[in-house]
Amino acid sequence: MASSLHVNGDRRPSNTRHPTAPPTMMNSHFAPVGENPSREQYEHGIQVIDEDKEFNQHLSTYLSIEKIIPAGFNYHLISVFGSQSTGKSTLLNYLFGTEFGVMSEQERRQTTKGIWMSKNKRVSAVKDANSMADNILVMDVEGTDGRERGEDQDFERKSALFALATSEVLIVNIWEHQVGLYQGANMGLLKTVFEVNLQLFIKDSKTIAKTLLFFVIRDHIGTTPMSNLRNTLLQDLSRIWSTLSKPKGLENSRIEDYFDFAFCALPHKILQPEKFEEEVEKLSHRFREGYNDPKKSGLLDEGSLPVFLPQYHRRIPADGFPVYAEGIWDQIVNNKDLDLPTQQELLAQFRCDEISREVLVAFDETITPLEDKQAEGVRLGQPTVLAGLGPAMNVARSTILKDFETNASRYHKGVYTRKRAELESKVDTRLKALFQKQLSAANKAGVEQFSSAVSAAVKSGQKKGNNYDFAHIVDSEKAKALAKFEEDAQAVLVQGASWSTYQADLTLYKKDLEEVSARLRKDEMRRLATRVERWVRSRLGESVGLEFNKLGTGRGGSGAPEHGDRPATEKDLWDRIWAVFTETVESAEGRFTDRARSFDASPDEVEVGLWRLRRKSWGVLRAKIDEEVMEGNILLKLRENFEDKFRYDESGVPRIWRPTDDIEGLYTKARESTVTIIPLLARFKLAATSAPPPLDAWIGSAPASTSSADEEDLAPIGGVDEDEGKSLEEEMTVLNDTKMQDLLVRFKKTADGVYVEAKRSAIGGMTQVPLYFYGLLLALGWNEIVAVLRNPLYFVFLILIGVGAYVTYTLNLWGPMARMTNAASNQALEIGKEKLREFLANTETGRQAVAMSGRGESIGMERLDRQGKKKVESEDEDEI
Ligand SMILES: Nc1nc2c(ncn2[C@@H]2O[C@H](COP(=O)(O)OP(=O)(O)OP(=O)(O)O)[C@@H](O)[C@H]2O)c(=O)[nH]1
Repeated sequence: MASSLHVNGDRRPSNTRHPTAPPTMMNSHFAPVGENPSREQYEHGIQVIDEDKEFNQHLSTYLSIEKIIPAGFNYHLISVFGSQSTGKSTLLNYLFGTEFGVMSEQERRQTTKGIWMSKNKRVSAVKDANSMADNILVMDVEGTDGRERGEDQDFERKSALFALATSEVLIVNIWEHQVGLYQGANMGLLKTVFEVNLQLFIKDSKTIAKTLLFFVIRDHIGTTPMSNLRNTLLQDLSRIWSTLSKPKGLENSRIEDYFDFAFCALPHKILQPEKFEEEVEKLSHRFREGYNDPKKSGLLDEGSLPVFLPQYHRRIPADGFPVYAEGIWDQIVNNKDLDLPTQQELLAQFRCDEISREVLVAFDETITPLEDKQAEGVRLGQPTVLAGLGPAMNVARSTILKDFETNASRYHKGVYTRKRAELESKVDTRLKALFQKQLSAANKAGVEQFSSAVSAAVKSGQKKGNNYDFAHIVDSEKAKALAKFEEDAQAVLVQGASWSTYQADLTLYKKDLEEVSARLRKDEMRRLATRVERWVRSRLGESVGLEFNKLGTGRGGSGAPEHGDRPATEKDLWDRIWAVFTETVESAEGRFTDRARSFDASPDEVEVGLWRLRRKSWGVLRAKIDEEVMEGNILLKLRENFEDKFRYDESGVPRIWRPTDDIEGLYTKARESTVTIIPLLARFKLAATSAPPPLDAWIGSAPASTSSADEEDLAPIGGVDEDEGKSLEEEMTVLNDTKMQDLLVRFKKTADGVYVEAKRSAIGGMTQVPLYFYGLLLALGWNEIVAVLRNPLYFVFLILIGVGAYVTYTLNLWGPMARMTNAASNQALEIGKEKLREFLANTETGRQAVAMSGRGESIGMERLDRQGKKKVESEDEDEI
């Protein structure tokens, strides 16, 4: 194995910049890393710091390739120190299977330049919890006392500081014969190490870790026992420690406070190669496995003690190591005071930010599409309730925080806590926006759903004959809406987020539902009002119509009987209409109030509803009155009224006019009586007061809670809205003067017609055949009657005609016979005409005659047509 690690100087590749080149061949520059850096490129490890003190930016690439980055704290770092060409690289190659460049035996010149790093390549034999093999990093530090650097100890000091700040174990490689010497035993270097360590402690005496100084004594011949060597070294170390000028506060500190010591001796590699390999193998095992079984341990020192104790660990997470190392080196190389806690804090900030960005990528992948969807919904004015939002938010939040914690919690606690809070707040701001938008979408959707569900239920109730309980519908739909909202809200609750509560939103939702309920209730009130108005209209239509119809009987006038049920008088027509109106509306009010209360309408709403009902009802009444007093209608009523008075006597028996009757007197009386109705009809007033009814007072003033929308569809009423409406006087005027005059004239004409008819019928009675005329007819025709009766032939003929007529009558054949006769006569007439045409066609005069007869025929036809039309018209009139 040893021979394979030795690189023959002659066979070494020439000077190259490739990172895999052996250190001897490397110049001060770093080798570029290819597009896809591979393990092979780093077979000799990586030159972390070159001889020109430049830090290698590819350290993190190397650690990634070696899979150290995700190891967290589960890695170890060992550095080796010692004089130049004392077999340090050889030792590391044996111990860890690394391939650091080794000087050939023939040359004695520096091979390791700067600081190299490589991962342990020897696989642990025992894979158990104590196995350290996988993640051991070793640093091969440029040898001290090299002739190449001469008196310049700057690099030596800087590399010592760097190794001390990063490594848990410092292997001090010395030859046995160097023990006891000052320079050869690296006592100068150790003094440097102690000094820089003290420097670090001044800054932070609490958190700085202890370091294990592992002395490996090479070429141990065995004449001097190991214990002597150890004691000598310890004495030397104590002496160096005592000579150090310690900073204030640390004057009494002991070397053991900062360092642990381990010692190990290896036989001569050239003289005792087998023994050397045997011992070095044991030492390797001790490093790789963390400890050695004391029984099996054949090492020359207390080889069973573990090498990597937790207190040695620098507590730099592996993923932050490259940044930390670079920061440390930057400080060292620029001769700044190395303040490890500050460096750790800076590292923590840097890494925490980086980790935040990394974990946010996965978070964004889940959350951004959801945010986009929501934004799209809002943009289109249709915010949508996103399905699966709650679980997505919960998973995204817990994942990001967990990932952050896993990676970042290893860093400086204070920084980590602060950065975690920052990340949490960043994440929560976005989640909260999602949460809020989801709730407001749920609110909107819920309110719409509630509104349409109530409307649908009301509609279906209306279809079933208005058989529904509005309050019940609203209550049950509201309960459903609230349950749905709570369910939606519960589904988006984010575990562990203090802002994730929906009580305020629920309250807002309840308020919104209340508002919608109030609006729906208002609509329902309107519908109720419309229904009640319709009811009022139909009731008023009937009862007011009846009252007006009573006018037509006319027996309430001058000819009214004094006994029995006194018929409605014309004088108190308006009183009765007012009474019927108020009664109807009051009963409608009762219905309205009962129903409105049933769906929780407030007293104010009921009051407004009733006020609207009264106003609208008046409009209905007014329209009905206008309809009744329309020209045709009222004229008919007046005519009926007049005819009633004129054609019937006081007992209600129809009059049969005789020429002797005082038709004129009765006509005048009846007409005058009816004419007095016209001014009565012209104005709505009560008989008792002769004044219009107290409409204003009855309607009452608008309640305080009346909105402009409530008044929108109301026709202005006189006295109530003076600006727009008619005055009360105008409102009560049913017929204006012109109309009255016109009606009077028309009525008189109608009455005149009735009078003329009556007069004609009285005269018509005189045109009847008097009885004596029949006596005269018998006396004058006596002889002919006797002649017929005496002559048997005539008598038999008479009997036959009588029998024939009887049979025809009993068989109901008179009609067909009449039609037959008619048809036969028509036929005969046609034939006659034809014959006449034929006859006349033969002569000139005849043709003229034909032409004339044709005209005559068409004239006759026209006449016939006219008669036919007249007949149809008269039939239509009968139907109406
Ligand atoms: N006598 C003796 N020689 C050794 C031993 N180990 C290595 N060597 C030889 O010492 C020489 C230097 O070995 P390196 O391993 O290159 O020494 P180094 O300390 O790494 O040298 P630099 O890196 O230049 O400081 C080589 O020729 C080795 O063969 C040993 O245990 N005993």
